[in-house]
Amino acid sequence: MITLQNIEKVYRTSTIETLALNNINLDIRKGEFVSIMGPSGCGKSTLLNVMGLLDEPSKGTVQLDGQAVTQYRDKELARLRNQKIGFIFQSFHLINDLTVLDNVEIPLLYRSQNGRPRQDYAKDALTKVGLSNRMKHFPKQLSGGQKQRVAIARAIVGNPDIILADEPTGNLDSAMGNEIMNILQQLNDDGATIVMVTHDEQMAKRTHRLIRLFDGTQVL
Ligand SMILES: Nc1ncnc2c1ncn2[C@@H]1O[C@H](COP(=O)(O)OP(=O)(O)OP(=O)(O)O)[C@@H](O)[C@H]1O
Repeated sequence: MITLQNIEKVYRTSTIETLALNNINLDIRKGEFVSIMGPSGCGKSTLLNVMGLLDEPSKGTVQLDGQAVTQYRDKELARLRNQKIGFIFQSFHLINDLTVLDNVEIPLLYRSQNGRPRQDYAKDALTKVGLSNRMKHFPKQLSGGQKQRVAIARAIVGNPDIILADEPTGNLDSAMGNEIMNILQQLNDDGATIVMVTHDEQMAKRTHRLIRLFDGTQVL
């Protein structure tokens, strides 16, 4: 589903050069639930951003469903991201001025829509995460766990091939974190491919495969 070959990512500023990813080779297969762990600064978010076509590698190739996307222009990458990838972030990234329902509809605004109204898809996604009774609420009226559930609904509303989650339980207490993991596990049981960055060994144990990074290099 996603194949990374010989990926290197270098960040250069005027004073320092950081090798954030060093010769990463990875294959994420359809239906897998994979976790990425490693110390702070080892390149986990960079790796997720390269997989999610948000960040361009300095070297190497990224293939999504067998298509080499490394040479694609920004517009084509944005279209692919919108159609194939759902993102979940540690700090939710919801828009405070929009209702829960409107937040979940956002990925669909960038697609041509035939037939079924956007709202119906958003309602279905919110039902899947157990929040159908909160559609008219605003993010500030929700708990952290509920906000993350809205973010998951937004990630799945467009039926993406793969979900990329960057520390989805990082801002939550363990009970809420477990609730979020249960939802991710259910999505995976229903067929979703998921790659998740986490600092939590217990969460990682609940996935199929663990990738460990150290200083930009894959060590497991
Ligand atoms: N935009 C950037 N410009 C310069 N350096 C960057 C940039 N983004 C990340 N880095 C550097 O690249 C390295 C990897 O960063 P990254 O955010 O991927 O690590 P991480 O493992 O996700 O860390 P954390 O667990 O603290 O979130 C770090 O040394 C970081 O300082």
